[in-house]
Amino acid sequence: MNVLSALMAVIEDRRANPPEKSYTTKLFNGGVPKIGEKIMEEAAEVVEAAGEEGDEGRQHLIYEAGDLIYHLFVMLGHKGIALEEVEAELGRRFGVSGIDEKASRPQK
Ligand SMILES: N=c1c2ncn([C@@H]3O[C@H](COP(=O)(O)OP(=O)(O)OP(=O)(O)O)[C@@H](O)[C@H]3O)c2ncn1[C@@H]1O[C@H](COP(=O)(O)O)[C@@H](O)[C@H]1O
Repeated sequence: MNVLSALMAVIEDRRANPPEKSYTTKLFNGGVPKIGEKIMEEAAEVVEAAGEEGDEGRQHLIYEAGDLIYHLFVMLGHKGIALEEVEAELGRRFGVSGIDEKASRPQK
């Protein structure tokens, strides 16, 4: 299991068995307005970090991207959407554009 799948599994477990002292539980309790507010906040921080130069800016962007992905996954978990459903949607787009064919074609 990769890290993204493992993170989603933890979030889904928090939804099924919510511990009191859990940040994810706090977000679930706030519903779409609270989770949405955090996504907007973290997205703005990603854009801000992307504008920063150098290695520090790069590390900051990676950190903020982690925060954004986590909060996006909490929204998916809250709505009962599995990561596989998003993967299927992205996979479908590869099929439509044919990008995957070119990317996976062996180089001669
Ligand atoms: N990946 C994350 C993760 N990324 C960010 N955060 C939390 O997101 C919050 C973002 O910081 P902010 O300052 O914006 O928010 P805040 O002031 O703490 O809280 P708000 O009142 O603004 O909501 C911090 O509290 C971080 O701890 C995360 N909290 C949890 N996870 C993962 O979720 C798992 C389960 O966490 P719990 O549900 O807390 O057990 C953890 O083991 C981690 O793997």
